[in-house]
Amino acid sequence: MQALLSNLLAQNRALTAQGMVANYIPELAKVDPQLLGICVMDIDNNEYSVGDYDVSFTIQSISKIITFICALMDCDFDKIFQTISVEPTADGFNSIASLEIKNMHKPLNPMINAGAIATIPFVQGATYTEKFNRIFDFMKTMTGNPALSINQQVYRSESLTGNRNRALAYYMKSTGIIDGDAEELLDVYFRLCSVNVTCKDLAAMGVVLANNGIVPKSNHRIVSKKICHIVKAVMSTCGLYNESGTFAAHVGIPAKSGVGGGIIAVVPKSMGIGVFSPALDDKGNSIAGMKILADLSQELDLYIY
Ligand SMILES: NC(=O)CC[C@H](N)C(=O)O
Repeated sequence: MQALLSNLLAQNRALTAQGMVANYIPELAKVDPQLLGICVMDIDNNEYSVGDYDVSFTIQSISKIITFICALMDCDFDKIFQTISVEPTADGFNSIASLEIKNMHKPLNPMINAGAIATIPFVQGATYTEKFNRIFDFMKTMTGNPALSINQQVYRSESLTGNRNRALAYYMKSTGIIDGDAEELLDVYFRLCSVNVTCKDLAAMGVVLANNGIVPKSNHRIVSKKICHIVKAVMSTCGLYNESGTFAAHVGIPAKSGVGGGIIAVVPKSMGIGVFSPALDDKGNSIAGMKILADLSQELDLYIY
């Protein structure tokens, strides 16, 4: 496995020159596009890491999985699904039009910006600070990494320039999808996107989902099987935004990307994978990351369909 991963990184390294790092968040524009890393953890506690697997990057939209899990743990499923659908989208991850034109103002799914912002209020906590702490603490539990921290530069950069996300939140306030203080809610969203993680952290989260909620290292259940099923299904259909269909066809495993360049992928009952390469395609997905996952899926016959 170690040799296979080394080969896949070498074969796909040239792809890091394609695409662009996310530059709509000024601080992300500074990230080195040549970084490339992967980590695989399986449910038998084997771990394989290659390349820049230990380099930190911001989790960005991959945090949407943790927010969704916390909401599903803390609130009736029905209540959540009355406000946020679980349908794929053909629009970009920060689309405003889809909120107005499609689906009666409901965000299409929790894996795009509008849906993630609307999911946060369902997480337990009397204040937004408490809701943030709940999600951040659970991120630490899922990764098994209590030292996770926020990248303050990226957080400030997102908070200063996140006008598209503000537009989404205020639009949803106007239609009653969210209520309360939109700025406080957005602040939770920006902070969650700015958490520093590595490929190892993503693989550790992924293997918990692969193992249907039981941490392989401790044998402790931290998420119900039912919630793991829902989350993996929504990752499969919505995890790469409006490129989820292509990814399902070519890679065939549940995954979630972020504009920091990370992708978490889950092979049910087998392994969690974290891959990182910051150069993105026009949909906001890591080009080399997707290709390495496609090759790995092909090599090991990982397709779930
Ligand atoms: N696709 C992403 O990773 C988007 C997250 C980013 N923080 C944003 O709100 O735009």
